[in-house]
Amino acid sequence: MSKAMTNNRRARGAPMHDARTRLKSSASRAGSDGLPARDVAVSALFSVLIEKRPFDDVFAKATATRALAARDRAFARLIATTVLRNRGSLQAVLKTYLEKPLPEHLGRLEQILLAAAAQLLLLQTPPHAAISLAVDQCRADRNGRRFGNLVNAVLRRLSESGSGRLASLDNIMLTFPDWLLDRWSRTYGVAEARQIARASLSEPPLDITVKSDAEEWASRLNGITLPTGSVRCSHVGRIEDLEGYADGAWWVQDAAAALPVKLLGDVTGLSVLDLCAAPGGKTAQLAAGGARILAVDKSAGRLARLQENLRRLGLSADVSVADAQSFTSETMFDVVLLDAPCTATGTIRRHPDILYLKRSEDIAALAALQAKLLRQAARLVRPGGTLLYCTCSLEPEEGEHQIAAFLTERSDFRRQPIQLDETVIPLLWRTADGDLRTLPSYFSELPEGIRGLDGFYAATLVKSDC
Ligand SMILES: C[S@@+](CC[C@H](N)C(=O)[O-])C[C@H]1O[C@@H](n2cnc3c(N)ncnc32)[C@H](O)[C@@H]1O
Repeated sequence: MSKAMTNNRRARGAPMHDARTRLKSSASRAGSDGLPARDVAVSALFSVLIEKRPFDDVFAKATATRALAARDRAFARLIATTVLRNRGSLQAVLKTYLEKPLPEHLGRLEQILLAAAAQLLLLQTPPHAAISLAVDQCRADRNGRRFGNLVNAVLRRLSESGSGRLASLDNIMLTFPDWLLDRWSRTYGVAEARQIARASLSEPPLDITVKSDAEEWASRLNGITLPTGSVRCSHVGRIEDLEGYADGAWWVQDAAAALPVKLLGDVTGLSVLDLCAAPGGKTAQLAAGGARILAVDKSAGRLARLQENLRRLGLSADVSVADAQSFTSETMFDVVLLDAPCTATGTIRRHPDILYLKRSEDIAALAALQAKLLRQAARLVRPGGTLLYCTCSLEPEEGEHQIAAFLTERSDFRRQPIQLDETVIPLLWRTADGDLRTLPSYFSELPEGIRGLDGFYAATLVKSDC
């Protein structure tokens, strides 16, 4: 652990789990005031698990239609993400209390049971609140109405003896899709694959990138400074309420996501084309570093968010809504950053819905798109300029293999191995070729609750001068 980490933790002394504990207990009340949060959690779960829609989208829609207090919104999110991270074992425990399987196509009934089981067995919600509200939800549901008594009986028994049954189960094996565990076992070895999966199922801390003075912000936000320069806190609640947010002193960005831009070193005065830029974490890093940026994304909505973010931060970039596959420009750029669309299997900690939404077939389709985007990006790098490629996928087809194939095809590019000091990017985080490869199982030496980082791959390629 770095000196900075130790100092901040010792200086502040406060347990980093306090906020989460307060959230759990505050949202544990019975009575109808606890119902809207549970309803939002259940409908978000239904949308992800049954309709296969992305969690962030459905959760934003579900909360926009109800006037939920910030605390209730946070509790709804906690219930839903806890289910997504433990669905296999929660299902298995529930099954042991059901004499026969529930009939299929019962609308939200299974999600109501899963959400209640998560509250009872993992979130320490008092049984009377979790059970009575689940029964209310069931009775209010057209398909679930006739199962109210069954739900009541199952949840009562589960609250008495479910913890032991849950503890005896292998949540990784039950919750992770086989295809993904098998892939990771082949790529990283069986033991590392399990560590990655374990880390991917735990709730991540809040990582932020500060414009300046990381130590000072770590101290103010009761966090730590990581050796990579990011500040890490275990905050739960509205990010917008944290000191420095409104003033634009920092932005939310996983510690691993902040690394690719750091590989570029000093970017002062450089012209940078940021393809696939939204929501703009890396654009903000480049702008804060003094680069002149053109940020391109095919999603107008996401680009509007990027602009909002930059405005808050007092940073600027030109923007263009365009498909990067066909984007052209009259001028070439000192740096082209391609943060390509990918399966995002390195970010399951932050997006547990990936477990249910991604399929193995997606990898080949995305790898083909990435290859096209890389070719287009390469055209826009000036002679002697730099192409920075990255993805938040753990799959080599979207990282190492992609760059190996590109370099075989393009003799006018050469790899620039990581130049940063080992104290910032340890040797373990580098491939044999000198590219960046982080795994969610890294930073395991940190205290529980603030371990891990997203899985990222990044390579820096330099175009020849002539
Ligand atoms: C991994 S995210 C980028 C994250 C961003 N670089 C950051 O640091 O905040 C991928 C982005 O690529 C965009 N995208 C996907 N396909 C694209 C394409 N063909 N052309 C341009 N943008 C694309 C998506 O809209 C999404 O915003």
